[in-house]
Amino acid sequence: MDRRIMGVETEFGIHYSHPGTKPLTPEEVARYLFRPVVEWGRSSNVFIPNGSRLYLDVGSHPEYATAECSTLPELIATDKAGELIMNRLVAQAQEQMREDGFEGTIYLYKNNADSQGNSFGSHENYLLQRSTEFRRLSESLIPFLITRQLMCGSGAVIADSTRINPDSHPGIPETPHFAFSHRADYVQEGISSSTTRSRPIINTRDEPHADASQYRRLHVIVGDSNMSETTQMVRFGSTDLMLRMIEAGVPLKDFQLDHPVQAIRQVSHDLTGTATLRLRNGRRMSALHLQEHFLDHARTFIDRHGAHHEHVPAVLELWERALAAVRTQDFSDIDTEIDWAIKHRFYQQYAARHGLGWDAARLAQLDLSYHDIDPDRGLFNLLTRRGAAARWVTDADIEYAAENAPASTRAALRGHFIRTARERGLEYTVDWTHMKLNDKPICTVMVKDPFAVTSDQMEHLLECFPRCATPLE
Ligand SMILES: Nc1ncnc2c1ncn2[C@@H]1O[C@H](COP(=O)(O)OP(=O)(O)OP(=O)(O)O)[C@@H](O)[C@H]1O
Ligand SMILES: [Mg+2]
Repeated sequence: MDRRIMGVETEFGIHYSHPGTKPLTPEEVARYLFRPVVEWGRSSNVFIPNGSRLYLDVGSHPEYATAECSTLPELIATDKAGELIMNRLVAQAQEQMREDGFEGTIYLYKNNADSQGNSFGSHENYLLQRSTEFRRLSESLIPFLITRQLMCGSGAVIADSTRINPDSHPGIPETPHFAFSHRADYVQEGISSSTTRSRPIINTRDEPHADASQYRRLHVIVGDSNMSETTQMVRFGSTDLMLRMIEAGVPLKDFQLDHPVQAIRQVSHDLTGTATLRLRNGRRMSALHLQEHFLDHARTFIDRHGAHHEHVPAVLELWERALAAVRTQDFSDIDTEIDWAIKHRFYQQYAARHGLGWDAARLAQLDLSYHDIDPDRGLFNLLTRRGAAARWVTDADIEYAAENAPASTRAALRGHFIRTARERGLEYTVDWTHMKLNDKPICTVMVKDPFAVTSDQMEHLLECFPRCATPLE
């Protein structure tokens, strides 16, 4: 597969700060947030004109699932567009709340856990050929997913590691420290069909959102929510490269780990990358060693088969630089590009200036603020403005992606359908594979090929319908 369909789902943490003013529960705040969505789409689960999905599940974590993308710039711009869309919703909700006498402030965090210890996710979706044996693929991929935090962890201040049981997870320092990953401590299994109850690394639920005889959708639910565009580039780019190698039959199965859950925590809490992990074949290897192996394989593979897209050299280069930084313990070469290193640099400078240790409440606060998606208030956004965090797409790309679906996938059809139906005042229903006008259910258009960018059936359906007098607002 030369191009791969990819999508990322982000669940946002929500907080309402209301010192001295009337309180609201998180559910009530989420309802305010989604009020314009419900007014627009008559549901809190809608597909929007950029082909993506906005969703408020039971509970209070608003979710944005990007449209299907097939290039890294599309995916990263469409994911970042989710932050823009959420920020617009926050602005509208704040206005409405003020009118209703609620004077507090809404915070939305693109992170992975709240102060009560609930974890929420950043789920990646990758299209696979059904012919690739899924079990073999997952087993080969898991050691990579466990150790890729070295280049794509979002970093975490661990003020109190005593809640992580040292007996079942040896090697985790008891003193306050900085870790690679926020999500790692919440992972409970290697592979499973559950996303929440047992929180695996790969979710096996078989919902391809495509022709099931040809395709499968891989659902990776172990990732940290990244703020940095360059970190996202290396995260999605390197995972896609691993998948290509596994699909091509490169033997990577020998690296299976004895205890995946123990290993992911051990890796997260060891910034040197050198603590050794026990493999199923009895050998021991460090996270750094494993990643260096994977990178070597990827380089050889690309030398032999050629780069399948123009950004492969950038992916390999940042992957290599991140591993070199961990190996030398000199993070200065990646500290504007990799989330954990951007954080680490800033927190260390801050801590030195104020004489703080990793257990300081102020550092925990900064660690939350890093993920605050507000463009003016959020720490990551502030660091970006100062040039301390690198960009990989532009503001214009992100604004464009907030309104327009990726042009290279069937999301373009969905976007066009939604826009046209609304302009013509026609009631419609869509999901990842279907589009229908509610008055004409028998003519439901099904697009099982996620790469399809034209559909005569859809054009025909839209043409058949006369315009209504009033467009849907
Ligand atoms: N065939 C496909 N291959 C890979 N990714 C896909 C495919 N079809 C859709 N996607 C992507 O998968 C994601 C699906 O998001 P959605 O939140 O609906 O996930 P889900 O896991 O099916 O459902 P839920 O979150 O309700 O459990 C989107 O980001 C979308 O772009
Ligand atoms: Mg989802």
